[in-house]
Amino acid sequence: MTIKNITVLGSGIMGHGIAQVSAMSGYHVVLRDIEKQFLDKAMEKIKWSLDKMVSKQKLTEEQGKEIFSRITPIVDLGEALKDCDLMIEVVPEIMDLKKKVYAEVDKVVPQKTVFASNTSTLPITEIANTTSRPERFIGIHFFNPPQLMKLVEVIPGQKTKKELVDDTINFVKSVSKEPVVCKRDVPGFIVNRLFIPLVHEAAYAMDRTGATKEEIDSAVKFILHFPMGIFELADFTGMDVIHKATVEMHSRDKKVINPHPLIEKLYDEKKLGQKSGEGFYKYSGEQYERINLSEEIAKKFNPIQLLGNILNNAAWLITNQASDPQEIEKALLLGMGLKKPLFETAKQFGMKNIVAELEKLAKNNKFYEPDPYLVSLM
Ligand SMILES: CC(=O)CC(=O)SCCNC(=O)CCNC(=O)[C@H](O)C(C)(C)COP(=O)(O)OP(=O)(O)OC[C@H]1O[C@@H](n2cnc3c(N)ncnc32)[C@H](O)[C@@H]1OP(=O)(O)O
Ligand SMILES: NC(=O)C1=CN([C@@H]2O[C@H](COP(=O)(O)OP(=O)(O)OC[C@H]3O[C@@H](n4cnc5c(N)ncnc54)[C@H](OP(=O)(O)O)[C@@H]3O)[C@@H](O)[C@H]2O)C=CC1
Repeated sequence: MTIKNITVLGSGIMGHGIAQVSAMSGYHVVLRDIEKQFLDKAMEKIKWSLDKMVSKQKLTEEQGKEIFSRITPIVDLGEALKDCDLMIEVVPEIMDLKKKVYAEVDKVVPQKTVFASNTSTLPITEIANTTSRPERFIGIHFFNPPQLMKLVEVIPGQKTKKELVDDTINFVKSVSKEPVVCKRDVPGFIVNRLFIPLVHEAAYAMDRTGATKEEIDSAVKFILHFPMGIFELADFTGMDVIHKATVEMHSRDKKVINPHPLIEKLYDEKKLGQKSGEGFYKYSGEQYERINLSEEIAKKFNPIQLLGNILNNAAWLITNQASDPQEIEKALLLGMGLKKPLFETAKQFGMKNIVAELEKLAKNNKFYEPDPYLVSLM
């Protein structure tokens, strides 16, 4: 695959960032959305991000302008795809919508175009099979914010050609990211299999312990060494993405936790997080905003059960996705920016203590039963 021209379909949280990252590596990018107002907003966000990089001397002003000029916003689908080598689809996480978009694309897309989806959790094979080219279809999963996160998961579908997997790895490297190839197309791939359930686990932990969201978030940040609290990260991701991804994953695999009612409520009330001004927390604007968390209040919540749940899901991945532990570690460090390897944190807590906590939870709910792989590490 020779890539010069990339079309990004969808200009929201992820689409604008993927367009920017591609343009920063010299590709010509068309950014497509269904209305001009969304494209205007996306181009504003790209400008904000490039200005930030200029102010930090990661780019010169001239480079910033040049990158911006390589991105062309277009609403008309045929026009947007006219000379496209690689199409990256970044529309909302709704299977029917994605299929509808691919059906429209198939009517106007050139024969040479390769299809890639940035889906968080949906099966690549199922989407690919609805298109004209399942053998030239692949998952390319960036992390939020794509401008800063180093990881990209590469997910081949059942019919994806081997050469396309190699070409995709090269493409990911060409945009200065680190690829991890998911061996099986399981719900949530690698990182989301750990991250999405954790948001619900944290909400269930509030119910069980009476801890506040600030206490849990501070513990996640200062004791488990995540760069953001877990509720803060859910707000940053968007409650629509969290909710839809969980429902999709849970419907395909009952080992994924039941969605927590609070997350369903926030979603129903359109409290989607940072992008709508309120989620778990309130925000003053749409631009990047952080929550004040403190080492002091972190001491009020012991995150051992949360840690146990991430490890239990990691163990599931090792068995069912055929991931090896180093790959999972790499995915967490580069995809979620962990400041310290999770398995090192686990050693400090002690695997025996962690398994004992899961067994305690499992007395009331079999869902928490420790995975045999985890037990074997004791
Ligand atoms: C749902 C899915 O399918 C998959 C997913 O995406 S799962 C979620 C994956 N992502 C994560 O887990 C994100 C976790 N968070 C992080 O890694 C880090 O908090 C972060 C990289 C976002 C920020 O880094 P940080 O060390 O915490 O520092 P912070 O001070 O907040 O930000 C660093 C700077 O980057 C800037 N920045 C933020 N977003 C930016 C962007 N898009 N472009 C350019 N600069 C940006 C900030 O404004 C800040 O600048 P100042 O220093 O001038 O204030
Ligand atoms: N948010 C995150 O942290 C991450 C999300 N993802 C995945 O990326 C995808 C997009 O998520 P995200 O960026 O958060 O979502 P957003 O809602 O922020 O963006 C989606 C954009 O696509 C637009 N859109 C809807 N239909 C079409 C269409 N037919 N053609 C082109 N654009 C369309 C939407 O417009 P409108 O607003 O009108 O609907 C919106 O602007 C999802 O699959 C998600 O799971 C992956 C990694 C991280």
